[in-house]
Amino acid sequence: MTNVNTLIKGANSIGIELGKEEINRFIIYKDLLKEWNKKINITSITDDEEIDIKHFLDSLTPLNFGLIGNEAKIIDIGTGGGFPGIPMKIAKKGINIVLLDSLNKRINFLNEVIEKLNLSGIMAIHGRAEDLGQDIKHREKYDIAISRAVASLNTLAEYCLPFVKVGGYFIAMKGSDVEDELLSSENAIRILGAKLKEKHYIKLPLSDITHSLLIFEKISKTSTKYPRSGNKPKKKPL
Ligand SMILES: C[S@@+](CC[C@H](N)C(=O)[O-])C[C@H]1O[C@@H](n2cnc3c(N)ncnc32)[C@H](O)[C@@H]1O
Repeated sequence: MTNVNTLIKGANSIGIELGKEEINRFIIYKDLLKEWNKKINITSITDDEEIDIKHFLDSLTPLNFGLIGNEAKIIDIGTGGGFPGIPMKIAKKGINIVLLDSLNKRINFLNEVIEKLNLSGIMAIHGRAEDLGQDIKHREKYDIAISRAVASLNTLAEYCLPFVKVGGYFIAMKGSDVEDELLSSENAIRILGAKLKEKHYIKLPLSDITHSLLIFEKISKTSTKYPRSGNKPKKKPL
């Protein structure tokens, strides 16, 4: 029998109640994650409780700040094994979410998860943020662009902010030590048309790990010069 106490208790402690359907989906997701992880590299975290805390509960923390409406349109940049996008979608069914990753094997995994969990209003796309951010179908079309563990903040801002509508948010899920990164990304955030709205430090439920959530509001359109192509956001951050 799968032990779901950590997940249920942890979610409760961040104000999220998971019902039977949601719990079942998390169980299937975890099984698929462990099975596929034997064939392709998805995550170094394989212990059940660690998956619950460091992947599932961590991914749910952005739901706790009243920023994500019931039908919000969200893009998860560099989603990897689906974090934070899939747990967010499981817990908040009405949101529409695009999962973007540049590694096709991970997209194949995500498509199987979407099918086996019988989720709708979610799509996995194979591509690079620098390319999709210039695509008219995606550019400035999202209420929220979110990302965890993908790049330093100045690079990440150039990956994410072109997707966000004016009035929407870019949410960066970061570690506890963010002050230097924040300072060195002030220029990028301003050039790309945003400003820091909120900074939250979050102690992950049932652990002593602290993470941060940086929330940037898009206040003006991003110049079509950005995102730059050819790996420039990473090699030469703004
Ligand atoms: C360390 S993993 C993090 C995955 C997931 N967000 C998590 O927190 O577990 C970084 C992911 O970002 C993807 N990635 C890196 N650069 C990217 C880019 N420019 N566009 C799209 N995906 C990218 C990689 O393929 C990888 O799956």
